[in-house]
Amino acid sequence: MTHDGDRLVTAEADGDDQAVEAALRPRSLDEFIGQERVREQLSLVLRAAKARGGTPDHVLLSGPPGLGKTTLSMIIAAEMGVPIRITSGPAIQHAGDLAAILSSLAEGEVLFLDEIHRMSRPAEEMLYMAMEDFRVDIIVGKGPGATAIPLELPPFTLVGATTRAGLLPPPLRDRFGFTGHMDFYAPAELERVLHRSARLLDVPIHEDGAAEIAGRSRGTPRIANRLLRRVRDYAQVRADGEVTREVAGLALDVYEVDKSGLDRLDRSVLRALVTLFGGGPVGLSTLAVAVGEETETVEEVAEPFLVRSGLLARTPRGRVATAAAWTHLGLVPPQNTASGQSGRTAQPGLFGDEGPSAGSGGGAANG
Ligand SMILES: Nc1ncnc2c1ncn2[C@@H]1O[C@H](COP(=O)(O)OP(=O)(O)OP(=O)(O)O)[C@@H](O)[C@H]1O
Repeated sequence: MTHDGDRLVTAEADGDDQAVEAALRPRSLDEFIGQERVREQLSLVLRAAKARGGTPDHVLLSGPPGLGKTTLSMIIAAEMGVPIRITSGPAIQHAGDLAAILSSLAEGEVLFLDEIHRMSRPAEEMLYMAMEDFRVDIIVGKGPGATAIPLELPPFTLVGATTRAGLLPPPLRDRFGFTGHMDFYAPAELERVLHRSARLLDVPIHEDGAAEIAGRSRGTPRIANRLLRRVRDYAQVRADGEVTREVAGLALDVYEVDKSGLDRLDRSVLRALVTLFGGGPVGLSTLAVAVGEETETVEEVAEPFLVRSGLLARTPRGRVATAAAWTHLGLVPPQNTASGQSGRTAQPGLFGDEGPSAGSGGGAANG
């Protein structure tokens, strides 16, 4: 079990997000910020389909959580003026579940299938035929007496979303006419997202306030919107309601989200790596014990962002802190520290000074 749900910087949606997210979703391609390439390509696909009076090709959207895949699928339906049905791979365990959904689609409807890589095998095979021929075979009976009754489907557009396009079996991947890869957002794009959200939530925000939040949002609009809501609370209770750089910084310090978007878990992993193991390499399970977390939590929750930020490297010999990690913690990196280099001998005074889950300060090093 990982403990991602209660983190402010998780890219996964939590219960609190869902209601607000519905209000903050852009409704058209023009309103959708960033992802220029995907937006342009998708706009061509949709306009061409409209001009032909047909349904657009099936669309695959790949990329990390919280970047706007669900939002884009809703936009596709809205731009085409058709309804949308939303489901997910894990919700479709039997081919019959999928048959029920497919057979009740209206003509032209968009079917959004989130986490499409987590569908069961039989459902996946049914989907191949549905995507290609707009037809499914309903199997009646069992064993040698079983018969397949073909069922015609109305044309529809499947929008599949996956965090990892590489996990999709090639026959499924090939049936999408268009694949859009979503990337993390640049800080300037997140600032635009924040200004838009602040306007919709009626929160007065300054340019530098938005920049401060954007810098801590890990390139992810969902996180930016969530941090904005926490900053708004702080601004109301401890300031005059306006989100300035100072207010945003103080608020996010309270929530322990630092300037680079690292939270307490991220920092405690880095700190253990650097102060207890001299920068590594150290095995994942040892590192997890040192921070008092499950191995999966360290591997799946903390590490991806640390790796992406260039603070931690996964090497065949174990986890290694990069020079940037030392600097991030206000410590001086040992001479030969780079990604994949061990700094084991450099800071002997640090070993054992600090409890595994201590929340702050490396203690022995300078700033
Ligand atoms: N380009 C964007 N412009 C403005 N807001 C955005 C953009 N992309 C995402 N958002 C906001 O971020 C939130 C999360 O987006 P969305 O639910 O579409 O992400 P997702 O990629 O589908 O995530 P998941 O894979 O976890 O379902 C939404 O509330 C939406 O308002």
